[in-house]
Amino acid sequence: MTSGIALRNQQQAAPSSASSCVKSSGQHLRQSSGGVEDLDKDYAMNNDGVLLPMQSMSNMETKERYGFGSAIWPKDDSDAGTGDDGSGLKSNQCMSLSRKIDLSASVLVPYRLLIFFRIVVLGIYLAWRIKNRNEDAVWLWGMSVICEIWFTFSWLLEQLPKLCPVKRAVELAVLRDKFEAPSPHIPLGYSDLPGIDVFVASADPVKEPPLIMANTVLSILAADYPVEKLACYLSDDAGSLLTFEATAEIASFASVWVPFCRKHDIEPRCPESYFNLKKDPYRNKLRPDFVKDRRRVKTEYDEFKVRINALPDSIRRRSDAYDAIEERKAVQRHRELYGDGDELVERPKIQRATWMANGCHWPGSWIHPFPRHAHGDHSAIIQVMLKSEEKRSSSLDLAGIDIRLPMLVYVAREKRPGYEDNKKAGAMNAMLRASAAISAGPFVLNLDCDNYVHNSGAFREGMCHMMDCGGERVCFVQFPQRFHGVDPSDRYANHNFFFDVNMRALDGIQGPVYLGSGCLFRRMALYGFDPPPSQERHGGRFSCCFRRRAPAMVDSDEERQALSEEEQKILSTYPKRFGNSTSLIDNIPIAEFESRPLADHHKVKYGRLPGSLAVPRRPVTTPMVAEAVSMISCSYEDKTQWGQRVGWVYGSTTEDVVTGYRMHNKGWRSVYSAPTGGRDAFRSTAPINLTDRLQQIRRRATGAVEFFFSKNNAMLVTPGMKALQRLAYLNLSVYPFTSVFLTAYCFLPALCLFSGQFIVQTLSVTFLAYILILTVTLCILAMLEIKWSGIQLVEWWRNEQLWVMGGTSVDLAAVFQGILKGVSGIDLSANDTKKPAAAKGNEKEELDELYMVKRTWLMIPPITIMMVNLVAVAVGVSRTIYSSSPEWSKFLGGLFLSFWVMIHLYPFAKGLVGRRGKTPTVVFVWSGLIAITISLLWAATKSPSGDKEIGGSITFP
Ligand SMILES: O=c1ccn([C@@H]2O[C@H](COP(=O)(O)OP(=O)(O)O[C@H]3O[C@H](CO)[C@@H](O)[C@H](O)[C@H]3O)[C@@H](O)[C@H]2O)c(=O)[nH]1
Ligand SMILES: [Mn+2]
Repeated sequence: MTSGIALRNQQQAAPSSASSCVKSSGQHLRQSSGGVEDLDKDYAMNNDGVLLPMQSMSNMETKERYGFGSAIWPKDDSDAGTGDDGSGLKSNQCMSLSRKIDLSASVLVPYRLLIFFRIVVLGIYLAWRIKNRNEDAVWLWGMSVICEIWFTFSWLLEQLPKLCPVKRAVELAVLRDKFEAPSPHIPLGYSDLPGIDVFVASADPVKEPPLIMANTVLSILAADYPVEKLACYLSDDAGSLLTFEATAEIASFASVWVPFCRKHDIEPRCPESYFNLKKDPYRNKLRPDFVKDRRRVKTEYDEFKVRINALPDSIRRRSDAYDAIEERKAVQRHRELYGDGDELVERPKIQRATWMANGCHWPGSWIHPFPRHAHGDHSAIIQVMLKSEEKRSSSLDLAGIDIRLPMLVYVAREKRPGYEDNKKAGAMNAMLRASAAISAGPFVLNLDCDNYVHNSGAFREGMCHMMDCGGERVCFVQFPQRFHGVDPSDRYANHNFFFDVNMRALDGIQGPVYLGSGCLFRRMALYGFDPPPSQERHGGRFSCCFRRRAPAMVDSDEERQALSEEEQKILSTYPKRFGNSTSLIDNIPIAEFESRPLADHHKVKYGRLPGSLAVPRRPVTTPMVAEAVSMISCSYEDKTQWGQRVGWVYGSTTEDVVTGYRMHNKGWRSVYSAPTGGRDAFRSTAPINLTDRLQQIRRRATGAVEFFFSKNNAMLVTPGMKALQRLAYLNLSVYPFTSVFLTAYCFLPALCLFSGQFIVQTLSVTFLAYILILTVTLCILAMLEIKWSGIQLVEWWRNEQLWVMGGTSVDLAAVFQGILKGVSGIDLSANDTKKPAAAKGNEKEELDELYMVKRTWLMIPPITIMMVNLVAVAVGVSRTIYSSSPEWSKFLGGLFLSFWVMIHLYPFAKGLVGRRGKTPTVVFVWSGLIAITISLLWAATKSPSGDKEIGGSITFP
């Protein structure tokens, strides 16, 4: 296996035009150890003194080891053996690792009552509206009633799942005590916590600058979790040498950064955010050498940044130099064959390749694309950059500090034309398989490349929920997505509303939905297994998997034969589901066992014995990596259920919601982990300008519409899912349709003002009373929501505004796009969200971007709405002034509705104009003036002929 892959690598390293000479030089170089410098000497002997650039660039490059893997195989690999031990129970521990915090009844009871009250009022109101037609303007009446019915329906979908919100707290001390305190089962220095594999997805080093990714990975490596239980996988979908070398740089800087964080309790452990903290870094730092260490680490970090940022350049220069050598060699061969000198008719052409520092061809994609070395067409690469518990020396004084580093693995899955790569979901599944062969953590945490660990204790927090009593039925723990670099007024509602209100509410039913990042999974749930049967229910479809004895006992063949027939049958279906990797399949029962909570309480039905995981990690060997490489090939998933019933689900713009939905549908529950007052677990860069934010909303909305039209429609669920959860998922898939009605409704006030009519015939007391009650109840509900969730009023308001802004633009687009895809299969998929180019910290540039507007046709509907409303107001004003019998009530009604539309869309106008352009006020004044002129002209042509008589009495309140 090993040699097979190494061989393949060498073959691929040789482009056909220069294959023979590359092969020989490649082999030659691989024997010499020192890389660039050796090569330099080498060729100084052959061609006299030609290779000048090499010396100058070598000091910019990493001199670190690359680790080992399919890009470079090292020679040495030995080590053996894990022990197995430990059984018995800790006697007195049955303490909870997490608890629910009761929300105060003085908020919840009125909240629920008010919801029911409003439902009743809405019912009566709609009945009244339908009964009392506006005979003067039936079309206005009809339009508004249809919209109002839909709004009621969507409000119900949104509101009902919020009936039982929940808050949680975790007991980190209890976790430490249960899993790490030395005891007869847990030897000193060992931890009984299960392993976590962290997956970081990155797609493109241009859109997602390596420095951002580097910060994310560093924050993971420095997280507070047992080193031997933590592994970080970085998926590079571009297969680019840039990301690869950046990973090597990360591995080397980690030897300084991680021990520094441990020594001085640094928080956050993402270097860029740490060094940009506004508060005094020296507060609460007790160790006398902190100042010195900090200064030193800061210098090293700055150098690290320079190295990372110089990588594109140094790779290019290095590749050019190597290409020059190749060319020279080719010329020389040419000379040898065809004689010397001037009559050299045709200089042999050399394909420009991309070279690693040690003089090998990069097996991934090349700067100058070449067949089998291009974006979307390259081989699989796995490189273990840091072996588990690797120790590297550093310049700090680290006496008494744990300097071991967690495992770090670079993964680039194979990509070939003709194979669908399934974007992020595909990358995640590749990592899920590769990790099964290497570190095989029973838990998996996934992060986008820009989501860094902001609270080093977050992994432990997640584990508290997983290891708690009842935790065996938790499929994932979703952490909130918080942002850094949000503009101070949070204009585009990046903050908190969805997370702190909707997700907390779902947590009280069956659990929050999965949102793509910052989520700790149970590997078994990702593999598509059912949850272990709860107390009441009996025997899930794969429940035998959970009754299986501890994995150590099934190891021998006799034991395997002793498995029941039913179990044998299920085992035989595994290759069809998971593919032909034996290590993945063999790992399933182990992963299941390792993810169990401790059996230290009679309520824990599927527990494991304390101490059974307090063993060293099995060492990573070459065959393990080789198997992992074979598992990330394009064809591995053929005729398996990956992307269907196993792993992240394919075929959706928002793979995340669907993936979580499948799990909830099987009866798993999930947990939302955002302890109040605690640090945010993860943070990321927010799309800070209007256009990017809207694109993000559009992507979600498109996914939602697809979700609605797919076979995963929430109306088709199985009994595994609870009723309110079902409603919540239905809401998540139908909410974009609201945009159609919302847009219509936004034009209503203008239509009213133009026509001099209103949605009701008369502004009767009854109508006003209904409106008043409905508005007031909505406001009180919002207040109560703010109360129980802890968000701020302004966040609620921004969210309302964004609802209208998104609803009239991107959601609308998404509905059409989704329907188009559903009906005709044409896919106009939105692109990936752009990351702020100013890698964290550059405030000025960030602000520039905040006001940057990319004009797209999506902007047209809201602009039209605003313009039409402005003109309509002016028309309404002049009509009322010029009229002999002005209809004030209808005018005021229209004016009020118009005002409602305008204040919701105001940030949109502001975002369009930008602070650096003219101020929005100026624009508003101008548009106002234009509107008034138009309407005066209109009125001048209209008024002499007299007013139309309009029937019906108007009662003015
Ligand atoms: O072919 C691809 C495309 C994307 N990604 C990664 O996927 C992540 C998310 O992509 P991004 O373009 O940043 O999308 P966002 O709109 O920011 O993502 C939101 O929406 C996605 C789709 O629902 C979720 O998966 C994300 O977690 C969520 O943050 C990033 O780390 C990418 O590097 C890949 O690895 N391979
Ligand atoms: Mn993102």
